[in-house]
Amino acid sequence: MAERGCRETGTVWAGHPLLTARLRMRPVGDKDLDALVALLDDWEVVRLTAAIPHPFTPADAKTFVAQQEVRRIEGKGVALALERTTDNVLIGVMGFGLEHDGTPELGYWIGKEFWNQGYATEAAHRLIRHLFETLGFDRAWASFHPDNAASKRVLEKAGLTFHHVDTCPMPARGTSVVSPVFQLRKAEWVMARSLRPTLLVVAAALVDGDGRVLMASRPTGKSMEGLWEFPGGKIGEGETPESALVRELEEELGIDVRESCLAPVAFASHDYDTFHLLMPLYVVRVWKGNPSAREGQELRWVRAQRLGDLPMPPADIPLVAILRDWV
Ligand SMILES: Nc1nc2c([nH]c(=O)n2[C@@H]2O[C@H](COP(=O)(O)OP(=O)(O)OP(=O)(O)O)[C@@H](O)[C@H]2O)c(=O)[nH]1
Repeated sequence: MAERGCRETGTVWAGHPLLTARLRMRPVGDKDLDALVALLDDWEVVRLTAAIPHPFTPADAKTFVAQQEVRRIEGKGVALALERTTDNVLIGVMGFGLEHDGTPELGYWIGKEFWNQGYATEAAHRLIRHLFETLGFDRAWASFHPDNAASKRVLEKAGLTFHHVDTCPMPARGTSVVSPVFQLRKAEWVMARSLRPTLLVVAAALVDGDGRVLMASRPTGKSMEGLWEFPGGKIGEGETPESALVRELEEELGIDVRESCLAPVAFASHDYDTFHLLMPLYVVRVWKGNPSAREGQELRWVRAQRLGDLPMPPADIPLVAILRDWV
């Protein structure tokens, strides 16, 4: 394998959760036992998987979690719980293993009620970035049951392409199957990522006299619905960040803000799957009018110390610590 990223040899986990627009990805643990049984004791979910027993009992869940901990500590692989940020619900598991040939083989399943919502693709994008950028691998691959069209689609959307076919054992089904093997090389991934646009967005932390910050929920039907964000929006052509923010605050909240009342305090620079977000954040303490929700969003005044309790887009999380010091 070529050079590593910032990982110690033998480490498969960097220690902090991986965040996507809607998910938190962290190693499975004992707190997942009940949810694992609830999601996995389902023939439709497991029938095309290789190693998940059916029926799936609490004892199976305990064994699985214990085995995964050993694998992670031994540097052989990791199974990550996919936890939805808005409600901390477990929706599935995705991970990788190095057992086959020392390069990461991806594996995953999603609970049936969470199918067809793009979660697996979202998680796969993030895991692949982790493998290439943080752990320094230069190839990732996956095989899937030839009847598993959904799995194929996820891999394709994550950028993997057909490489060869292989006979894959399915120990839990007592058989083996000739399966397509898809792969992605780091160089291809870097090339595809270089084509994504950088999106310029501007946002405001409105701070009231009690040191509370105004947060807005992303409306139903939009990406990341239900997460709490700073009011603001995209910078239009010919606009400065300041003029765009004054316009957005008028449109979204019906308040009148002077450009001279915008104090730049921080910026977010975050990789989403389809664009890179660059978002300056301004603190605003003076405005005219009462902020009201004009675009179907919910508004909430939140103490700076409590901002971390709200589910937020991953780009916003580093801003919370900065704001705590500022407000
Ligand atoms: N306003 C705002 N946008 C944010 C924050 N954090 C964050 O990731 N974003 C992202 O930045 C983009 C903001 O663009 P926007 O508000 O104009 O667009 P939108 O997705 O609401 O929908 P639209 O394209 O239909 O207007 C969205 O992709 C949004 O998810 C934040 O704190 N405030």
